[in-house]
Amino acid sequence: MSSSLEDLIRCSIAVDLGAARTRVQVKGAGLIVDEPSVVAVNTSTGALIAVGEAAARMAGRTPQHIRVVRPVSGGTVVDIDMARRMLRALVGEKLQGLRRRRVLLRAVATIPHDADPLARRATVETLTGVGARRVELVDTPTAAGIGCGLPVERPEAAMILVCGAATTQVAVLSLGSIVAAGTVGLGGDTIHHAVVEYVRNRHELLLPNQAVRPLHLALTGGVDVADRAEVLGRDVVTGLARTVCIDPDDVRTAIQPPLTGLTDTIRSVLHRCPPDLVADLAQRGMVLTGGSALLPGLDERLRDATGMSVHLAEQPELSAVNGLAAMMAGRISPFTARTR
Ligand SMILES: Nc1ncnc2c1ncn2[C@@H]1O[C@H](COP(=O)(O)OP(=O)(O)OP(=O)(O)O)[C@@H](O)[C@H]1O
Repeated sequence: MSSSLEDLIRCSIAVDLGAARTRVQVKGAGLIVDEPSVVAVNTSTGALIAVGEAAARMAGRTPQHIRVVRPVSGGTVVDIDMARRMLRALVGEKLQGLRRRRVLLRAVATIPHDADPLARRATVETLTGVGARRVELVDTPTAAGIGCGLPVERPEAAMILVCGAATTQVAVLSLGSIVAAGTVGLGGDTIHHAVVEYVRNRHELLLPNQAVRPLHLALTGGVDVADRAEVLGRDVVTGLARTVCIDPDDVRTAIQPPLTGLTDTIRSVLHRCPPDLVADLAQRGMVLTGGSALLPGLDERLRDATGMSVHLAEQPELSAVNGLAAMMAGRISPFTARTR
């Protein structure tokens, strides 16, 4: 499936269905949804109990009859029915307003650059299930590149990293298309699991979900952070609550393996680029987008590992949906965007 810029301008709703968060922009109304991609359902009746923030707060704290579901994984819909129910609950009323104005609902959505036909179809079916008559798909790196103001339509190289929840997409764009790209299993969730695993193996302690992120932020947030952080968890053996002190260096060691995978992927993407584009990139460096781009120290580590300049996009978590909105609004010059 391919979409032209004209097709994109006809869209009235832009959807970035992410593993961590769902973001929706409506033409003329701006960002109307920015909520966790989470649904809580009653397993006995099948009824929807909560979506978004409310459902995310229930995760890890539910009784047996409530199941908390994440219908999107790695940027692709893995549970179409739940994704539809979630989107309907999040945007249903707002879309009814458009329908009342007899706006023919055309939607544009992001899709990972390496999504297979089934994954694309799942996104299309999710959106048609909530009332879209036609769905255009744009690969996430292109959308994020446009969203953070990169001149992706020009014959110049732009390197973009989309740092999501479980994966990071690395892409070099030129003339509106992806020249070379790769994906690595690194994101906020990977870092989360690395920290949990480390504390479990080293201190025999299971950390509650809510403790991981503050611990990681506190210990890697600043170059000068030398203090140890105290965390409360459940002892793996006794099952009782216990507190331990964690060293910042230990957290850095725990998150090193996934970060090494990222630099390897950047190198392999550069390897597949023509030398002219690599020369452009040596001057311009790369831009980090996606929520995990906010991981403290990520830009610095990438600078050290690649020797390239690294820029953090403004509001990196919104780059992709903002890029879709820019396309809908016709705010980019015509180019042959690689859309699927
Ligand atoms: N301030 C922050 N510091 C560190 N990590 C952050 C911050 N804000 C968000 N994150 C991480 O960013 C990730 C979510 O990013 P984003 O919203 O771009 O993902 P997504 O688009 O839903 O995921 P995907 O692209 O994998 O489908 C989460 O793992 C979250 O922990």
